[in-house]
Amino acid sequence: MKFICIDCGKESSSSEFEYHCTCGGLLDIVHDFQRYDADLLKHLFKERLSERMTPYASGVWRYKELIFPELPDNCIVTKYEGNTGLYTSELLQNYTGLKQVFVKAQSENPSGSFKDNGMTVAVSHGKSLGYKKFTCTSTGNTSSSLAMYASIANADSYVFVPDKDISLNKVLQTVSYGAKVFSFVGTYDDGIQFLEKHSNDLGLYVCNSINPFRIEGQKSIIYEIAQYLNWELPEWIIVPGGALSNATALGKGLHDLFTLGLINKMPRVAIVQAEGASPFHKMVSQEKRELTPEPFPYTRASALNIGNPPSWKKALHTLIQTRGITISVTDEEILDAKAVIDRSGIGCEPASAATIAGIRNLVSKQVIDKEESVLCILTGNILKDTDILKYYHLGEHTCASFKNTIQHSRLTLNSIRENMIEKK
Ligand SMILES: Cc1ncc(COP(=O)(O)O)c(C=O)c1O
Ligand SMILES: N[C@@H](CCOP(=O)(O)O)C(=O)O
Repeated sequence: MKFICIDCGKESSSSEFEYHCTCGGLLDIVHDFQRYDADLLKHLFKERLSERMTPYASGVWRYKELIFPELPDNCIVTKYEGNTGLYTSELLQNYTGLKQVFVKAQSENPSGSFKDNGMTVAVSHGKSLGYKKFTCTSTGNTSSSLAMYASIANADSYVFVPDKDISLNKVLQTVSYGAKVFSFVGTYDDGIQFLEKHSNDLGLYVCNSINPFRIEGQKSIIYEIAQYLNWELPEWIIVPGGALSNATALGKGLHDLFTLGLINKMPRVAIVQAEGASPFHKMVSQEKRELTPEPFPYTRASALNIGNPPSWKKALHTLIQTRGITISVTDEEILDAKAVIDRSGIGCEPASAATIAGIRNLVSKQVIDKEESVLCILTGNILKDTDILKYYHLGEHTCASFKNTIQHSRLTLNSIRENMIEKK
């Protein structure tokens, strides 16, 4: 394994923990895949599907050879993450106008979000270097995931969360797993700058997605999808975009699968941002090659409340190699799409629903053809943000096509039953 700076191209193979080059650019991990044969890999990954209670039972570590081959197995900190469901839904087909739409529910991960795929690798790497203190700044999912893995590793976690516009459930989940949580004035973007400056002095191992080991782990999401679909991917893969780690890992994973000969066609990727926090979409749609940060991002999909996504250059690479596109959607579109996903029985938090909202929009503009096959990655669990559920189902939200209301009454159970019989 070696590290390559995405800005100046400098290579290193340092065993110390680095995520920045001396020039300031982010690092990318590059493996030597020359020694692998596609059929042997397919066989190995299939065999491991029957593993139980070994690290290879994890939907991430099943692909260890493509993620972190050098790591000794006794350093792996796992909760058998991944292995999440892949679904289809008639309701979502009708809502998007597509003939075939798949949903990969990373919301079923142990801490309830796709972050677990990357966090198991970052914390395992930190452990292998002897770190006992881990950190991140977070809108709540990264921190929940970190706190969970740090506790499993018998280590401490120190987490910095913005003091507003984030979901209380996620912060409570983080605290419950045992993290020390610091609430600060500012956004995720301010938190990242703080950690870039001070984590070394504080002896903290940074678990945000500027850490390239997070990206390596998150590649497993597309490996797992490809394996499940017998190494033939749909024509489009759709992800929500915040810090852009998911889009980065998706592009990298697709590149791995293609260069190894595990797939023979690259799908196209669409990255969907929330309108109030869409600096990447603005840059791409204006055909610029430099991102202008948004100092005051705001969206009700709080996981996407990011104005200066650290991985934007890596995500741009994903777009280039997949003939990818970007789009932004309003909070109303996100919440309505979320209601349909919830009603379909799958469920997700708002940020994830940006995907279905984006697909509906792209199909109506005929960018995606109704006949094309599309898969979206649902990133977080329905219970991650119950404030939004209250707002949507009990509040004054008006544009809901799938609004469910709770029937409030002062009736006894028996009279409710009689009413139901009358209406039958
Ligand atoms: C549930 C959820 N969805 C989507 C995102 C956005 O992913 P990314 O930051 O990798 O773009 C995040 C956080 O980043 C998240 O927590
Ligand atoms: N929504 C994220 C923010 C991005 O975090 P990172 O892990 O990609 O740095 C969160 O859950 O904190």
